[in-house]
Amino acid sequence: MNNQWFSKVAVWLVIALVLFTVFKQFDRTAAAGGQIGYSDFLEEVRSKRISTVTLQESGNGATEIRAATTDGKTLRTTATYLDRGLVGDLINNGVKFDVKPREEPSILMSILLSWGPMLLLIGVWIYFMRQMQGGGKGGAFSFGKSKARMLDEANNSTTFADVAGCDEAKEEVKELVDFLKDPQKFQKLGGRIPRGVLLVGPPGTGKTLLAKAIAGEAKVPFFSISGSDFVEMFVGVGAARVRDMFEQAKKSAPCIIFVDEIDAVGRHRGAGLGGGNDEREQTLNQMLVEMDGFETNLGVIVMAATNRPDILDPALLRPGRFDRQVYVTLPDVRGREQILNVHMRKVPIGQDIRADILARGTPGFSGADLANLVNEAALFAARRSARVVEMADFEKAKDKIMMGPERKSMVMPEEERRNTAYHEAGHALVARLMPKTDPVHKVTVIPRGRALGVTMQLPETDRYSMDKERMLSTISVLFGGRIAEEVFMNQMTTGASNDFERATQIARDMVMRYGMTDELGPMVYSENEGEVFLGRSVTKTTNMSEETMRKVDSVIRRIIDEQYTTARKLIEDNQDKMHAMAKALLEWETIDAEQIDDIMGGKPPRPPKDWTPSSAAGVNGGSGNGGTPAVSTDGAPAAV
Ligand SMILES: Nc1ncnc2c1ncn2[C@@H]1O[C@H](COP(=O)(O)OP(=O)(O)OP(=O)(O)O)[C@@H](O)[C@H]1O
Ligand SMILES: [Zn+2]
Repeated sequence: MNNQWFSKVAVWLVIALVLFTVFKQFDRTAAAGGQIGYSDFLEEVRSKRISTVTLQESGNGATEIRAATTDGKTLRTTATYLDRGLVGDLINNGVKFDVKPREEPSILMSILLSWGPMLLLIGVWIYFMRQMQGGGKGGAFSFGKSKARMLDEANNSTTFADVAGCDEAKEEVKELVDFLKDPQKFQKLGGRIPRGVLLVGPPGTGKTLLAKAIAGEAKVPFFSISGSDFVEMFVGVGAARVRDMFEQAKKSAPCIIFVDEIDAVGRHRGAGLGGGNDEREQTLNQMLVEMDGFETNLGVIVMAATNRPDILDPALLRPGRFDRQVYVTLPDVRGREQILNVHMRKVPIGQDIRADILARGTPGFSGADLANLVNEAALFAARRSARVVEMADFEKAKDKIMMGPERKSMVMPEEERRNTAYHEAGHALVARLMPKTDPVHKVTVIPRGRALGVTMQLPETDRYSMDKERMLSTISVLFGGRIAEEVFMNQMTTGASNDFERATQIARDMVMRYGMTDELGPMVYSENEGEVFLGRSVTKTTNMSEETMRKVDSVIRRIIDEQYTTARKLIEDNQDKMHAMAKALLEWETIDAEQIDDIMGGKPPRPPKDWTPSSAAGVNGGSGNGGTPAVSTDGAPAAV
C-alpha cells in the first residue's frame, strides 16, 4: 500500500476513534438521569405508574429496560438475569411492551474497537518518524512530497561564464539551452533532444554547476534533488517522491530536473548485500516509468550526476532515458587557470598573483578544490588583516589543502622531532637520487593532520599514468623514511607503517594488476576489489592455484627487497647530506626545493626567504619557486 495514503487513513481513524469514545461516554452520562434499580422499577410497574416498556437483550443474558411513566418521564434499568415473571407483571398491570432483538455492534465499530489502540500506536509512530526525518513542516500529510528544491529563473544567475575549464562538456550541452528556450521551434527545425543527460565525472568537477548554468542560460526553473533524498525507510515513499517531483516539473515546463548522486537510487538492481532493497528498486522503477512517460516536447530535461557510471542499472542508460552521457573531467593546467580566474574575481587579489603558476602547482585539483584554495587564501589574508590576498597566502592555503592543517601547538619531545627530521630527510634524499621521481617541493617536520612530518613531491606536469620505473622508485622513496630511522636513530618507530602499506600495495599492483614482471608475465591475477559492498564482485573468486599464489608472493617480496636495498645504499652513501638535511629541518622546520638543492650540492643551505633569527617560531618557508603541488609523499602518520 502506498505510504502517503496509509498515513492519512491512520490519522483519520485515530481521530474517529477518539470522537467515538467521547460520544459513547456522553451518551451514557446523558442517559444516566433516569437510571433506577430493578426492584424499584418492579415497584413502579406494580403501582401502575408505567405506561410503556421496551425490553432489549444485551450481552451476558441481561436485559436492558426502558420505560415511560404515566406522567411522561423515562426510566432505565437493567435486569441482570432473565426474569420470567416480568412479562406476567407487565401484562397484569396493563403495560404495553415491546421486545427488541439484541443489537449487534456495526462492523465498523467493532473494527474500530479492536484495532483502535494499534492504529493509535501506528499513528504516534509515524508522527515521530516524521519528526526524526526533520522537514516536519508538512506534518504527517506530506510524506510522499518530493524534497526537490526549486530554483526559479529569476534567482538563478549562474551562466556558462561561471563554469570554467570544461569546454568540451559545455559544448556538448549547449544545444540543450536552445531547446529549453523554445522546445517547439527547436523540434520543428529537426533537433533531436535527449530526455536524460548523465553528467559523469569525479567529485567537485562542477557537474551541479554545469546543470545549473544550463538552466540559468535558458532562463528556466531548476529542480534539484539528491538521489539519497529518495532513499527512505518506508517502502514506497521514494517512488511517491519521484512521482511528485515529475508532476511539479511538468507544471513548470520547460525546466530542468537535476538528480545529484543518482547512484544512490540508480544502482544495479539486485546488487547489494543483504538481499534486494525493495525501496530502492521501487524508486528506480518509478523513475524509469516517469522518464518513459513524458513527451520530449514538453520541455522537461532530466539531468543526473554520478561518479560511478559503472554501477548504474543498465536500464537507466537505455534509449529514451539517460541516453546521453557528458564527461566532466578533472581540469588540466589551462582549465585550472581559468577556474582560478573565475573564483579570484570574487576576492581582492594582489598584484603579484599569477593564476598560471598556481595552476601549474595544483595538478589533480578539482574545481571545488580550487574554489576552496581561493577561499582559504582569502582567510589567511584576513587573518593577517591584509587588504589583498597575496601569493604567500595562496602558498599557505595550498599546503593546508594538500598536507592538512598545521598542528603547531602539538608539543613534540625533542627525541621524536629528531626522529621525524631524519625520517623525512630519508624520503627526500632518496626522492632526489632515484630516477624518474617527482621533484621534492617541500619537506617539513611541522605536524600536519595525522602526519608528524611531510615530504611533498610535485609532478612537473599533469600525469595520467605510471610506468614501471617510476613505481619502483616510489617504493624506494617510501622506504627511505624507515631506513633513515634505522641508520641514524638506531630505532624503528610506528611512524613508517603507512609508508610500508603503500609500498607493498604498489609492489602488489605491479605484479597482480599491471603484469609488470618477467616471472609472472602480462596477466591480471586479481579481480577489482573496489566494489565489495555493492555486492557485484562478492561472488567472484580469484582462481589462482596454490603454486601461483606462492610465486606471486615471492615476486612481490623480491621487488620490495630490491628497492629497500637500493634505498638503504643511497642513504648510507650520503650520510653527510642526511645530517645536513636533518639539521636544517630541526632548525627551520620546513625546507624548500632550493635549500635541498644546496644540500645536495654539498653547500650549506641558504636560510629560508622570510627567515629572521628572531622569528624562530617556525615560519613556513613559503617556497617562492612558484612551486607545484600534488603528490605528497607520506609523512609519518602519528603513532597510534
Ligand atoms: N569548472 C568549474 N568552474 C568553476 N567553478 C567550479 C568548477 N567546478 C567546480 N567548481 C566550484 O566547486 C563547487 C562545487 O562544484 P559542484 O558541486 O558543481 O561539483 P560536482 O561535480 O557537482 O560535485 P559532486 O559530484 O561532489 O556533487 C562549485 O560551486 C564551484 O564553486
Ligand atoms: Zn614516511
